[in-house]
Amino acid sequence: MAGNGVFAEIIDGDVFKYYCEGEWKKSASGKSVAIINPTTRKIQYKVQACTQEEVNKVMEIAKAAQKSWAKTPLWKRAELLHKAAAILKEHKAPIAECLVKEIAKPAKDAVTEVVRSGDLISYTAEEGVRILGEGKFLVSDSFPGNERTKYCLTSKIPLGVILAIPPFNYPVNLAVSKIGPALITGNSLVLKPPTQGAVAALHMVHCFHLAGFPKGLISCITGKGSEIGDFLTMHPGVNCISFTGGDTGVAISKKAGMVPLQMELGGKDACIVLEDADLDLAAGNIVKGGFSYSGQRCTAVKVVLVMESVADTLVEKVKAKVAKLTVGPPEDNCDITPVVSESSANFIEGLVMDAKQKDATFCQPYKREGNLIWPLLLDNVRPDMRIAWEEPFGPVLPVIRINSVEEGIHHCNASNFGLQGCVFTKDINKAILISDAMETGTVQINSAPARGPDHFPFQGLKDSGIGSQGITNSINMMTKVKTTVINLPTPSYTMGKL
Ligand SMILES: NC(=O)C1=CN([C@@H]2O[C@H](COP(=O)(O)OP(=O)(O)OC[C@H]3O[C@@H](n4cnc5c(N)ncnc54)[C@H](OP(=O)(O)O)[C@@H]3O)[C@@H](O)[C@H]2O)C=CC1
Ligand SMILES: O=C(O)[C@H](O)COP(=O)(O)O
Repeated sequence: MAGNGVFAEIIDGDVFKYYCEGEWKKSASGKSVAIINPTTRKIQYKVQACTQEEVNKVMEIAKAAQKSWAKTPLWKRAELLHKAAAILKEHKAPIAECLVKEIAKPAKDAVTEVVRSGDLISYTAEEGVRILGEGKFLVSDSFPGNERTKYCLTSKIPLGVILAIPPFNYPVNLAVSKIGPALITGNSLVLKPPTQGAVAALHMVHCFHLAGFPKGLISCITGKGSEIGDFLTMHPGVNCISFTGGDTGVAISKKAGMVPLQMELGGKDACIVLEDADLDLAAGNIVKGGFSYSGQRCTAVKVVLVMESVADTLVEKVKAKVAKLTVGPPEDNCDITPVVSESSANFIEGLVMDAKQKDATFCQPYKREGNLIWPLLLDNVRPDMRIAWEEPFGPVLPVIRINSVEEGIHHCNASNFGLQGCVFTKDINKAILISDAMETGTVQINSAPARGPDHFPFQGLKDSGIGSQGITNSINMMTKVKTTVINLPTPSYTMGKL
């Protein structure tokens, strides 16, 4: 159970504590933030509403802790990360339970998220040792006008304090995808978890605590993003921001100071289906891609663009698979579970009503109970409907019928988003041409969009983000190149074998 056993010290009464200076603390605010269970719509947990003074303190401590952490041998940093990964996996059950209660993630997927997170941390430790164990050596005589009098040594150095802000849909995995790279590279880390998902994140942080990381190196500040977010992101103590979420990221990018930003934001991932596609394969991927975790994935298939000649067949196949999706509570491992909040359900409903008014074809009747929305496929969607462009982040999938590949690419590229996309065809040459034409960070050929495996580069174009994630890219992003140049009084050339 949450807050029990080894996790008993992270809770005080019915309010979970925040983490600072290697200790679990109550906020001086005396206030808490309630976390509503999306299924019961009742208060499930409470977390501390941290104050600005507490943010200041955490930043000050993080700065000091980073200095000695950067002097800790790389192999020791890696060893601690491996330890944290093992502890996290050992305690997957209580952490997964929090994910079920806080964000209505189906029980099995919740366990998968924790295990995947442990694997991500271990891989990061190994990758970090390799990447940071190497530097470059340059000599000056390759540039015109220079003799071989300068030896340049380059290495990767930490940035300082990394601020990590993950979203509700992967509060553990998208937190460790920032924490792991930050720590292996010698940075300290301040985490602001999403409010829905904060308790799972606090349990995860306790696993790092149990692993024995130095005091102050990792901190976790809780509170509503709308209240403490600006203070955190604009704090002068922050040296890098790694954010995953929605439009909030665009606002942060405008406000943040001169620090490196890693932004993974929303998407409207298109699935283009050509006449020669394996329609069973496409239908399976459309349902998995569009409806897993009730469509609350940035990489969910969010619009299907299918050639008119195969549209009827494809829609029938997708409909048949949608009919088999189970709908209900996350505890029962249902495919479709309540969406994260009432406001999210209302937003999704708004998109559905707009499509209804404009005569989209409803392949199933629209049904909603509380935050639970039954899976809905909307056929014959046209570009004048909101659902053609907006991200529902829910179990509603629009189908737009197209008459040419160009029409599909045009729709995809007219979006303000550019996260991922996918194309189904048996013609690899066509697939490559389409992939090159799509303005997205990734294109999947004959499979649904996905972030994983976690070491693959993951990035969005346009409003979908800045920079690139994935283990290797995050490690590189959280470092800066440092060079030392040795100047010789006279040119020196190696002769090889004399
Ligand atoms: N490209 C990608 O990798 C991913 C993108 N997303 C996108 O995220 C969205 C859904 O996630 P959601 O959690 O609702 O996204 P939000 O942008 O609402 O929130 C993300 C995080 O930002 C925090 N936050 C809110 N306001 C501020 C602020 N002013 N300053 C700093 N932090 C703030 C939130 O805290 P709090 O919860 O307390 O408000 C949360 O931790 C979708 O658009 C989805 O596409 C989601 C996952 C992955
Ligand atoms: O937030 C998201 O949706 C994730 O970054 C996507 O991850 P996944 O493709 O592995 O589900």
